[in-house]
Amino acid sequence: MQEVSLNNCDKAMPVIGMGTASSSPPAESAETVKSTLLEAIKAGYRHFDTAFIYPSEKSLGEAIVEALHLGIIKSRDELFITTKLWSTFAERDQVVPACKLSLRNLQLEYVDMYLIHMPLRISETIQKLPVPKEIIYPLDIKGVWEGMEECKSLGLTKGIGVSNFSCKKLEELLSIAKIPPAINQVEMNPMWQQKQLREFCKAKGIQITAYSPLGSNNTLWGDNRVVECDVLTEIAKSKGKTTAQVALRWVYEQGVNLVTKSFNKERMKENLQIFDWSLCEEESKKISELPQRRGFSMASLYGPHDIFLQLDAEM
Ligand SMILES: NC(=O)C1=CN([C@@H]2O[C@H](COP(=O)(O)OP(=O)(O)OC[C@H]3O[C@@H](n4cnc5c(N)ncnc54)[C@H](OP(=O)(O)O)[C@@H]3O)[C@@H](O)[C@H]2O)C=CC1
Ligand SMILES: O=C[C@H](O)[C@@H](O)[C@@H](O)[C@H](O)C(=O)O
Repeated sequence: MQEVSLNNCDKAMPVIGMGTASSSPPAESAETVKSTLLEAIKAGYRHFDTAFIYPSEKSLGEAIVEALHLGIIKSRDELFITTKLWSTFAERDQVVPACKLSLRNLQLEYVDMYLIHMPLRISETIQKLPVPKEIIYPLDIKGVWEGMEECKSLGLTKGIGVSNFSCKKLEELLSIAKIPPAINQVEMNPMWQQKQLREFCKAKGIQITAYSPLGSNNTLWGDNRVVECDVLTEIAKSKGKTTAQVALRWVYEQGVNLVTKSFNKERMKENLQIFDWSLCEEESKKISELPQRRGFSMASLYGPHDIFLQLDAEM
């Protein structure tokens, strides 16, 4: 598997990661998630993307234990594990304990990448959506990043980064960071190409990880606009590939790495087959001209409060 090197992490990151934020209704049981993730390791996935807020941290930990037990991998070090600081822990003194909590869930001594999940703080556990606006606060970027830097210096994580950060938020972070972020994980796919953010991150040496590279096909928060896009399907037919593969290949050709979720044995294999062929100039041009529409928006998921509208407008 191809890898990308990162600015604050000694370990290279495999270009394709298995996403684990499953919400295809009905939600899978913990046991199913564990056996599916074990299948993914068998299929060749070495990078896994989870988060404290996903129900998958524990199942991923169990799948790793089983993979070691079965000898599918010889050492935990063969895997690249990303998890994320949830917004209820986004305070200076809560970052290290939150990272330790995730490590306990994962049964690991360290993760490879720890990300700030979102640029905001939530003061209470979300009980229902929309979120009451009284529990949402701006992020104390300086304090929280110091906590992230401490996680790295304590060896709890090899690398640190962020997710859902706009150019503006990254500028703010870069102005105070002792260790600049390695990663900004954001939505990116042919229908939401993130040109400006990509240029900014490239100039600053920050690697973009694309989430929802298939537009979150068939999930509660996404739709089929990518996997049923006519332009992509036409290109796919002419190359004997699937529309999903064309979308993933396009993301990869932009110098971006990606996390995509499939809990289906055939599709998880299909999604890895994007390295021995390429898009020609004309195909890339057609894709670059696709009309743009984001899938994930904070305001539509959490509620139309000023802070979410502002964060959406910046992205
Ligand atoms: N940092 C953040 O805020 C966020 C991070 N993420 C991360 O990114 C990961 C990936 O994003 P996600 O939103 O899940 O969406 P993706 O774009 O990866 O799409 C996943 C959906 O597409 C389906 N699918 C997978 N492969 C194919 C294929 N070859 N053809 C057709 N359909 C396919 C899956 O179904 P099936 O399983 O049945 O194959 C699933 O329903 C998440 O799981 C999570 O780890 C996601 C959102 C936000
Ligand atoms: O309440 C929070 C939700 O889990 C949501 O914000 C995240 O799960 C996000 O969509 C992601 O996949 O990272």
